[in-house]
Amino acid sequence: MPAQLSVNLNAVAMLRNRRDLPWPSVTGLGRIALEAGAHGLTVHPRPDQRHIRFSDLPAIRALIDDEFPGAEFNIEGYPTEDFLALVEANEPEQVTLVPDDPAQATSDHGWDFAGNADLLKKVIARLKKGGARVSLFCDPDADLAALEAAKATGADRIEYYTGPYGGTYDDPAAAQRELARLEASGRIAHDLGLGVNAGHDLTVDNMPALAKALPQLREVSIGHGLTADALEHGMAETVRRFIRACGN
Ligand SMILES: CC(=O)[C@@H](O)[C@H](O)COP(=O)(O)O
Ligand SMILES: NCC(=O)COP(=O)(O)O
Repeated sequence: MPAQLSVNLNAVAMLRNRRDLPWPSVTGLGRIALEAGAHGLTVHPRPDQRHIRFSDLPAIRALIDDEFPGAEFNIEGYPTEDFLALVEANEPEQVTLVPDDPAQATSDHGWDFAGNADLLKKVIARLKKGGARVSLFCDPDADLAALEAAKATGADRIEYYTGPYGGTYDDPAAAQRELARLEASGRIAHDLGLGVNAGHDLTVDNMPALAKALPQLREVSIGHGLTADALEHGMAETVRRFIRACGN
């Protein structure tokens, strides 16, 4: 089955935050994305609320519940107590835990699963009690030992960090090397029973080769490249373009 598309609304929120005005509307663009066939919406609220604000989350939850039952809300972030409280208040279908430092400009690496085993096990048990599926941000070259440690935390899925692949847009040989390590790691993750998601710097152009290298891909969450594409094509057409690029 082709990967499902979750539209990350961080970049829309960042544009909105340039003014003390409610546009572009995060929920309005989320509605257009879901109407056009996106499977879900993703947010990565950061502690400084520089793009998604904590107050955006209930409106996104209500949009899905009231107008798109069956769509999924995916909330990403580092599991501080504040983040966990935000998640519990907004009941996402999926939580993606990311090992980000609050000062980080954007996510740039996956978890050290063994080194954070105690934290991850505790947090994942808590989130799963609340009914969420849990995915862990994962380096693209994670090996058997790393993925066994990920599995041992109780996580349902991993999300491959595809930033290094996205960075090879002008270097086809480097892109092939990145795809080869994702392919090798993805096969191991799948054999261990971990669901496979991916995200970071994915585009209409680089998505088809990723989908081929990771046939087990369940979901991609895409924000920056998708929002850039939407400036040119409009959100609805962009969502259709990305859905096709996922192999649909
Ligand atoms: C986990 C991940 O790769 C994305 O959520 C990315 O971190 C988006 O965050 P920013 O929009 O802050 O770059
Ligand atoms: N989980 C990755 C994500 O949501 C989107 O990241 P990006 O497309 O904004 O790089």
